[in-house]
Amino acid sequence: MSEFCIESLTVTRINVPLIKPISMAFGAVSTAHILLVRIRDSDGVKGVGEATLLGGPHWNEESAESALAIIETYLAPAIKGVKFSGIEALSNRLVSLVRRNSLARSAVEKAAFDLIGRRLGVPISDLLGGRCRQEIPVAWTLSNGGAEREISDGEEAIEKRAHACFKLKFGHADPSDDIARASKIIDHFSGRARVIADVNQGWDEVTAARAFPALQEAGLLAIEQPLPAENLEGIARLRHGLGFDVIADEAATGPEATFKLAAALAASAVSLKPSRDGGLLATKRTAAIADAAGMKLYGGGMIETSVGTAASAHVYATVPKLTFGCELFGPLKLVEDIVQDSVKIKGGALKVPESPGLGVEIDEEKIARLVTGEPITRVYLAPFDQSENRV
Ligand SMILES: O=C(O)C[C@H]1C=CC(=O)O1
Ligand SMILES: [Mn+2]
Repeated sequence: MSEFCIESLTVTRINVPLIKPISMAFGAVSTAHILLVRIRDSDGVKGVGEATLLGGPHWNEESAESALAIIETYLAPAIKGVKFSGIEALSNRLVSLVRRNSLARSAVEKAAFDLIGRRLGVPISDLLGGRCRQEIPVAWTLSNGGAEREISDGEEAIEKRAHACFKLKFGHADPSDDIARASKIIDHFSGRARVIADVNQGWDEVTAARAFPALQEAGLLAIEQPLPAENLEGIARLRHGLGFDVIADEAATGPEATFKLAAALAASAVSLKPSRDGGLLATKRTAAIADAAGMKLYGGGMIETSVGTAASAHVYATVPKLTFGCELFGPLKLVEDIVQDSVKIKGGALKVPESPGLGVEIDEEKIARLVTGEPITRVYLAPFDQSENRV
């Protein structure tokens, strides 16, 4: 590649409402808080990357405000005007400048991948080793209160797009209600769609120990992050003899954390997530470590627009074994996408874009409409009563 440098980096904050709020253990998420990173090089080639945050620092320690500050204050000045020598070097430079803050780093790294893909005229998946698949099966999250409504949402999703896996969000209701709801939904879709439940760290070990036999009996496929991310020993104890998979999400913060999870036997599967891992290269390494440890893989999502969704799809397409498919349904949950043609999901699968870079083109008019200029930490957490004893 001829010599060039990144000449400009801008961050745009966008709030996009969800069509229906998604209740998670920490509250109801009704808005995607998006940071769009746009870079341009000295030859005028552009790249775009996305970090989407589900509100404030509830899902993990990052918020839209913190990620914005990290990008503008620490990442942008360090890469602007510096001779570009490759994405590994850039990604490594971001890690050396900023510990953790993975969403912020990942948005910049995704933009660099998009730009290099466009310079070379190849899709990002080619830069990550090439594809093992052109399409990825996509799950659909059901979480709007009560089995009946979720069953009808699930039926609609099957009819429209033939999903064969549903994800239920647990932890915002009483555990016995979550179990009863899951049992009804698993029964209803039996033979047509499997069910994964995501607790988002919402249970303690005793709650999980009580719930697991009933969930196994009900036929659950897998449970995601039932305990707080730090409690590796708890999961290792619970997994002994368990008849369904335990997927690590918030605990699998990249290759090193995944190595620890494997060594502690604290998961049988890992949800991949470039935003949580710090970028596509970190996700690729995370996948390799999990796979080498005999763990299954799931392509996680953060309800991103087609920009972040395409970035994840490219790296997931290059992972040899992706047992549980992915949950890259983000654009379908948002009232509006920010690209000209959204990523395509049909026949139960997402088609990995084929054009150079991310393979999606942002739509400036849509973006201009969505930039509200409003402060970010306001609207997204529905009241959530934590006073009850839930065991
Ligand atoms: O996996 C998560 O914790 C993130 C979240 C985004 C969509 C969804 O269903 O869950
Ligand atoms: Mn999760």
